[in-house]
Amino acid sequence: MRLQAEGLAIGYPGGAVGHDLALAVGPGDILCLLGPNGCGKTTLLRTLLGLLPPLAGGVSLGGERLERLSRAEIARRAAYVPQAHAPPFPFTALEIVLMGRTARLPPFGQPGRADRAAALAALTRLGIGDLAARDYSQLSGGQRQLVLIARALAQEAPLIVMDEPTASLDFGNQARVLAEIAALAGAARGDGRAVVLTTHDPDQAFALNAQVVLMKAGRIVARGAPENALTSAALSEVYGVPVVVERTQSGRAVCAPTLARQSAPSITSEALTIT
Ligand SMILES: Nc1ncnc2c1ncn2[C@@H]1O[C@H](COP(=O)(O)OP(=O)(O)OP(=O)(O)O)[C@@H](O)[C@H]1O
Repeated sequence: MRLQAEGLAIGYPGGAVGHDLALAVGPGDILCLLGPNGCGKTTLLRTLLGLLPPLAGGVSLGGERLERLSRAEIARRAAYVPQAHAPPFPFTALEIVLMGRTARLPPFGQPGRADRAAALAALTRLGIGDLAARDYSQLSGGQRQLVLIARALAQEAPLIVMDEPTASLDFGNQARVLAEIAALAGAARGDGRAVVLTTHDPDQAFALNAQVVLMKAGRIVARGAPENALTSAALSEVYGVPVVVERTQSGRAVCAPTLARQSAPSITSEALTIT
């Protein structure tokens, strides 16, 4: 499923958040969106999914303009993993995952045995099958995040859009979810799903060998392979702190801010002397 956006301006009735945005992903591609807090990543994802209307330009999904597609048709083509939140009603984790099957049912259809099996399989695949009967609103932030990822897996859509999918996950679950993303894209076979994700960790773009779109203040400032887009200069400029990009012995790239020591105390000892 190909997702394409051109000349996109994004934002809210109160004002624009981003301009001149263009991107494209297809089967087997992983696109990693990076940029500082508030630069417009979530707003862009929501616009790409038709949850927010573009202020200019357009988005096409599978060759058709988004505004021509019904919500159900968009849901058959694209699954969304939003940042984890607690809903007002006490659904079980399994019920939340079953919601991912809704777009696949006929109008007014109820999920059947196959849908429950698919939902349970998605929970099990993420190592949280034991949470199926638990109240979603009482789960931890990381557990909720995994349930939302399971919902997207159960949806079986060819495009998966994930907003900070690893943000509240522990070290092991971060690695597990990244491996899942790589498997979904099936990069080696080239016949996988298309994945778009946001992250605050540039190392993940290297680990996934993803295409990168680096944003600052609503504009794209670098794009391409991580080696080209995520240079020390680009990361330092965008995040406003000195960043070094180094290779470990195994060849893995690691991006780290340099924690410069404060050069001089701002209050001298004389100033503190009581006279
Ligand atoms: N519903 C809204 N109405 C008006 N402005 C909004 C709304 N949601 C977000 N914004 C503003 O749009 C800008 C971009 O926000 P957005 O959530 O897209 O950033 P982000 O890059 O995803 O940030 P973060 O990394 O902190 O999640 C911010 O200035 C934010 O205050």
